[in-house]
Amino acid sequence: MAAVLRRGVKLISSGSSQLLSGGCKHGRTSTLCISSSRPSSSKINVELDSSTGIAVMRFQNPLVNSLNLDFLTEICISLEKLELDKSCRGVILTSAQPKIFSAGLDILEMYGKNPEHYAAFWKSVQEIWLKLYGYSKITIAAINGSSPAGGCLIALTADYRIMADNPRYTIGLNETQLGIVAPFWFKDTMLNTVGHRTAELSLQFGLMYTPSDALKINLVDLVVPEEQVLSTATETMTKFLAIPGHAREISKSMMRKPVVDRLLSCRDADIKNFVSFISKDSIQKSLGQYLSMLKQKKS
Ligand SMILES: CCCCC/C=C/C(=O)SCCNC(=O)CCNC(=O)[C@H](O)C(C)(C)COP(=O)(O)OP(=O)(O)OC[C@H]1O[C@@H](n2cnc3c(N)ncnc32)[C@H](O)[C@@H]1OP(=O)(O)O
Repeated sequence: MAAVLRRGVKLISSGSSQLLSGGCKHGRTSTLCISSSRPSSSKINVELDSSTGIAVMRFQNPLVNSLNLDFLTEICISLEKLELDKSCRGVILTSAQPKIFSAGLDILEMYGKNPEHYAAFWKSVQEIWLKLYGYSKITIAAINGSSPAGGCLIALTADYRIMADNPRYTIGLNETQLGIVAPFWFKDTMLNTVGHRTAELSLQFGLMYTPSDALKINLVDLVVPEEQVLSTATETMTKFLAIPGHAREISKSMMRKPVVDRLLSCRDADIKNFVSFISKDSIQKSLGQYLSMLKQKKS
């Protein structure tokens, strides 16, 4: 299979550490040709346009981009590569799955498993948050579908959020609806975005917001027609890129470092806390009921 991308665009596969480049001619157009030996199982697709420095990372973990351990690891590796790549200046996070940005943490990773598994899973959730919230480069979430809980968290880590104007899509930290509790760093990320009172109500009720309501509380920065989400994200990225990089980066770090440091200072305790909480019979029962409810919804 050969993938043909426009000039200057690199296709990066996280699966086997391949960074493919090199040009070839198709008629009069010069394009980048990739004879792909990429693993077809890759759960993300990254295109880096070296002429603009903008990378687009598309989540493609069927059906609903639920964040399981493998997927989280793959996202983390790709983000690390892009952070080290000098030709990359900013990353747009979006979904290749229809109607869903991300369904949040994969509930099956938190249900019916052993403590070692829960610990490894939670470490990877911490890892992605630390990577994204402390990311030196610009990140923009192009939210082209629903984004509950962990999906909302991923979007919240971005420097800017643009959501598709579709009232069927919702976003929010709905953990309490599942009978579980968003940890303090989820809470802090929400708090730093929407403010104390809104975060308090939002977390207690586990509220999910339509795009227009999310805009009202500043959970997202912009709502645009669905087909314009990616182009608007690219335009917005260009505005960010016009700011002197070091000044923007230090400002971002100044706002976020205290929150990042707070988790860094107690990672192991946070993992222990998660494992003990999620292993409780009552919590397992709540998750089991929620999973059954998701299945029943279909029939
Ligand atoms: C104690 C510490 C706290 C930890 C913090 C937790 C954070 C989290 O992220 S918890 C996860 C919260 N996520 C949700 O509540 C989302 C639940 N899902 C939905 O609301 C919907 O599925 C949807 C809006 C994301 C998509 O709706 P729809 O397009 O109608 O698709 P289906 O509901 O039919 O789902 C398809 C398929 O996927 C399964 N599924 C959905 N979400 C998850 C998930 N988060 N984890 C695992 N599996 C999920 C769903 O059960 C269906 O499965 P099948 O029936 O086997 O096809």
